Amino acid sequence: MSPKKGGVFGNDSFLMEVGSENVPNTHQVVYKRRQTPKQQLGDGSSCIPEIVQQMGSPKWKRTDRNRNLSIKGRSSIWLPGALDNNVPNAKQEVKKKKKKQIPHKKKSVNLNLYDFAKERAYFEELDATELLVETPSPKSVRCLKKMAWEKDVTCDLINAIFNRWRISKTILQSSGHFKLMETPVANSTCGSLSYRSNNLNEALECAIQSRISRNFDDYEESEASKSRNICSIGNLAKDSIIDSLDGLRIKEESDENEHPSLEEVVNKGSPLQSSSLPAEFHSDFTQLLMACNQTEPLTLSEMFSQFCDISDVKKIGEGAYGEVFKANDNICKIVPIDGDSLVNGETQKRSGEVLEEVLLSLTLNSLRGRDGHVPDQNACTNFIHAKDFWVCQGTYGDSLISTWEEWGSKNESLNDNPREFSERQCYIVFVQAHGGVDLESFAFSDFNEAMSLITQVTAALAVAEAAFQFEHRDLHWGNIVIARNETSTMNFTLQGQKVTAKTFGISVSIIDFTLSRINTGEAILYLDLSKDPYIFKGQKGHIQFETYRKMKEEILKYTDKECWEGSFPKTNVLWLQYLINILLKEKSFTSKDGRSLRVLKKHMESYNSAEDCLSDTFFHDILVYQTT
Ligand SMILES: Nc1ncnc2c1ncn2[C@@H]1O[C@H](COP(=O)(O)OP(=O)(O)OP(=O)(O)O)[C@@H](O)[C@H]1O
Repeated sequence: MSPKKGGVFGNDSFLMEVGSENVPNTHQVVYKRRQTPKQQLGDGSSCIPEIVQQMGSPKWKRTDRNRNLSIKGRSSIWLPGALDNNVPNAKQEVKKKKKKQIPHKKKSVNLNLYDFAKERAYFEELDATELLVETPSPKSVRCLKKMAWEKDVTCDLINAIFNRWRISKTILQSSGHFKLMETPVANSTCGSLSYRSNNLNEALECAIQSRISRNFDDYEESEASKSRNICSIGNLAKDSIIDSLDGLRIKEESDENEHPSLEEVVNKGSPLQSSSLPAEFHSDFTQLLMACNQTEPLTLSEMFSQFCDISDVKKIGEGAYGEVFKANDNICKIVPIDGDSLVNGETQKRSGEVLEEVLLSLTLNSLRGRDGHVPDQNACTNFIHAKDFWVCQGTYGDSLISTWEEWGSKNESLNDNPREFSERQCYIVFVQAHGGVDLESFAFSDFNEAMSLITQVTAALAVAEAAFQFEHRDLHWGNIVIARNETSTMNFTLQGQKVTAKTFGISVSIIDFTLSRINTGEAILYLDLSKDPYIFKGQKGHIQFETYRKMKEEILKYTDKECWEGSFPKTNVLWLQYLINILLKEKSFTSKDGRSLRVLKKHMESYNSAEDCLSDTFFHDILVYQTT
């Protein structure tokens, strides 16, 4: 498909996803999560809970958990026809608001927040964990799905997911913010299809064709179809659907006289029965299943059996959304989805937004290269390697509950006991590389390691900015993980320039892209934080919450309203300044080293992107620019 040009703003052809604003939401909006007595928000009246270090029994505590996201659903923009290497610079398109920039005022901030103790023991415990040498064979036939994302399907898969996603967005847009029917999990039609082919496109094509015919067979006369929603599709939308269907290589059925082709249906004019479209185009859940290359959800223990015996799975961390387990050398973050009950005081994520997180992670994966081939223009390995995704359903099971409780008894979990989940509960499981321990728990051996951390994070953000106008937007110290290794350097490529960075034996990975914004060339995926006023109301003077507020101020310099879809790479700089602040506050350095961090932070005030930051003298001795 030839790339079409398009700006990001003020262009009618952009299609906005129906956000939570437009979709009737039966969930109660919750602005506060359950808090421990010591943990309160907003008025500064209480501080983050202290971490108590006990030798041999490390205490682990997330101090960034008192942020609640009340919004559900990513708000994203599809860039019609785009998949252009020249990713448009959204910022150039934003009308600059003529507003005097307020000079940076030095505030006296009360940073006396935590009583922090370093956690070497955690690392030792991790190192001591026995790993299974071999992954056991799958125990269930349903586990026969993909075994090797990386090997043969990744590119096709991303394109296929994008195409389906795009069709859905087109339908939603053209139907006037009309939410098409979700396929309930229990009634999922996917179960009867089986994707055994190594060639995913082939499997998709087969699935789609059979579903087209089944849709016509099943729905035309059924009572169900009468009660289903009708939507009108405009010309643009029709073209887009047809384009996208071409992308999926859908062919007409041989019995086309009996059943019109999908193109004919789309062309027939409005109103179009949404039920005439294959299920994957109007069910986020089905799309998510297909993105995971599954025909139906697995149980959690079936999923874990891919990696090791369920009894060897250990909980290692938690967030407001996810329970994080270690299975063999993988990390599995289990996030409940699509249910009506509150989990950890939060409404559950929906399949649609999870699908976008999957797309975002896969897009970032592409910076790592494949099969030994490193991308020429922009490459780095500091975004956590997303190895796989699974849709699961059912209860946690005794073994997982027991490791959850064991972890909770040592670490004072802030989360609800997953024992409460019913058989119907669905989850997305993000399978990732084990990136080490989070910055909060990491004890630096010396200042070189701290310099390496800042360098690796800055370089990663710079590379992703250049490749995808990426902004992390939530890079608190729970979202940076660090591992020690034997290597002394790492390579990255920024706009074609190859660079080697000294690592001093640490490898840094960035995780958790819930709030992140990315321009994949196909779409801008972002979360509209204007729908979540609570995030900006965190404790005054708290470094993390101040950073959310600074991001908002930054965006309001350029637009009258909060325009979170725009590209504002300065937000990456704000998180780098946060990073230095948290290091200065929570880790110990000599006064000379502390001064060099403060100088870098000061310089950052004038930098507008992570890429700008990399030019700072701070990095001169740690980066080597390769000459060809
Ligand atoms: N790939 C990984 N490698 C090592 N540790 C990880 C990894 N992923 C998650 N963790 C651990 O689990 C914790 C929670 O993970 P994560 O931040 O992804 O969850 P979340 O529910 O999205 O959190 P949040 O409350 O920030 O939204 C992290 O702070 C980290 O300690």
